[in-house]
Amino acid sequence: MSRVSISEVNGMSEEQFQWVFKNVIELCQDAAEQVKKCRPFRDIAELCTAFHKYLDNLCLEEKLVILKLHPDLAGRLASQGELTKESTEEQQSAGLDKLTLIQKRMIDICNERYKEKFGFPFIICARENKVQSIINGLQTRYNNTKEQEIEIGINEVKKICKLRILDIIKEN
Ligand SMILES: NC(=O)N[C@H]1NC(=O)NC1=O
Repeated sequence: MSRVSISEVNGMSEEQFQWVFKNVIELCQDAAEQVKKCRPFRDIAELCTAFHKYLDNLCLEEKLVILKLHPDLAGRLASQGELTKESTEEQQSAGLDKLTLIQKRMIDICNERYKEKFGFPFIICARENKVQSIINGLQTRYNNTKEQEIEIGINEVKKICKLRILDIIKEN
């Protein structure tokens, strides 16, 4: 899809807007449904802020739902080629499609241990990381409290969301 300008975003029909932004938060179409009502946007920053505010305004239970919508990094869906297009590209950009057997095993074990403790998957903005920083994150963040990890996880979702929006919109 070629990139669109912010004025084109403002002029989209509701259906177009929902279709274009349906996955800027992984598998959460409700975000686009709510954010479309905040138009017009002056620039990309305002549009990003609207999606970020959507996340901030969710209650704790709803934040947990958002976190749980994310696929594991280098997990089963990735091996089966069943990730969303966005997630596939992000995981590739971090090098998660080229893991050594030892790295894969390490990530699998850490992902399972993390999910067992917190009840949702470990989330990190893959495009801002490489394999080693992801493994480090999996190990250090495991020591956090659930409250800390919900906050960090939602912040990572915001970073992922912003980069996905930048892929859609052209700067003037
Ligand atoms: N688990 C997890 O972090 N998943 C995500 N991270 C990212 O950059 N894209 C995703 O799908």
